[in-house]
Amino acid sequence: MTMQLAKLKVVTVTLNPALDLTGHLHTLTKGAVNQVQHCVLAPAGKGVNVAKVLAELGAEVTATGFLGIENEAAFCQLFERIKVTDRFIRVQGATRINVKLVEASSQVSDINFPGVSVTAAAIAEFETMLFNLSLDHDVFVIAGSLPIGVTPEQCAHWIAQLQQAGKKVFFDSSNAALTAGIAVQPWLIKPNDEELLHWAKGGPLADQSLAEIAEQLSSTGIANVVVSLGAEGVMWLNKEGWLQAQPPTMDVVSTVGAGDTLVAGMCWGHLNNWDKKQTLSFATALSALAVTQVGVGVKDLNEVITLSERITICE
Ligand SMILES: Nc1ncnc2c1ncn2[C@@H]1O[C@H](COP(=O)(O)OP(=O)(O)O)[C@@H](O)[C@H]1O
Ligand SMILES: O=P(O)(O)OC[C@H]1O[C@](O)(COP(=O)(O)O)[C@@H](O)[C@@H]1O
Repeated sequence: MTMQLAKLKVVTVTLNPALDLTGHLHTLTKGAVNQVQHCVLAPAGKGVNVAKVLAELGAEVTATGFLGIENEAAFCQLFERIKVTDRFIRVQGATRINVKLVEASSQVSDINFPGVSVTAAAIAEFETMLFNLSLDHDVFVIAGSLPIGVTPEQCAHWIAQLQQAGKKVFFDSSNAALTAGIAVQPWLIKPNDEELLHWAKGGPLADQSLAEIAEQLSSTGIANVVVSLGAEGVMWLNKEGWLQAQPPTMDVVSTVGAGDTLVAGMCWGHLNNWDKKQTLSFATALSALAVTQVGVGVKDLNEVITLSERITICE
């Protein structure tokens, strides 16, 4: 597998970043006092995680969104260390801390908090930033939930505007933001199985299989429907048809960030103009390795390439 050396530019948008506080404990007991054995606090959130992985792969990444001024230091240090251009709009307050409790069985409980409040003035500042970035970037990854003050319709409007300007938008969100985003047909969506079934619930596709729901979305104009299935791998539908990937059994440390790593891998394949099989095997391997660590990041590219050769791909 050849790696392209040219600088490949991408913008990641994290409207609601988070510091992830990951605690390891033997067993989590609801309603009881639980002792955490060891913990890590690290800057994260979906778009930030994608930015980190892409930057470590070699992309030229600009990150934007909203960041609370009270606890921005860890984010600033990360962006400086991984050479990501920081174009976050600063807002009053502290960026949320999301708690991830990992049990000895590898089961993870995610406690995701709402996030900062964003004012109309900050939103206007962000829109100007997004427009300026669109002047010299073609690929945008918009990922994660929305902070208080940003509506699903606003987020969908940004996707639509970028796409009308000829940009490729990778979109990974959930709940109302996912529903609004799907309606404007991003170039790529990456729900997990649960998010996709939740989206379909209550509507005309409620009784359909994942494949049927994805086929319906594809027929509405979403060029790439990528459904992640945890340990079962990935299914990807585009104009070339279906492709499925199955990773080998991994030693799971934490599954947090696996989805973001998959998005980053799909984006890296696109930036490098790889064919479908190469992109999917690389992205699947990258995300499978992500579960063997806490947080995201590419520890050893050779390991990713070796594992990508062990990914089972079928049509
Ligand atoms: N236990 C696992 N073993 C191997 N690969 C995994 C495992 N969990 C996740 N992955 C990889 O990470 C991808 C994203 O994980 P998934 O849990 O589906 O996403 P999300 O984090 O968005 O819920 C999967 O499609 C798969 O390639
Ligand atoms: O923006 P959301 O949907 O609240 O999710 C934020 C959380 O998702 C993560 O980005 C991890 O996402 P994935 O496990 O789906 O890759 C965490 O870092 C963060 O705490």
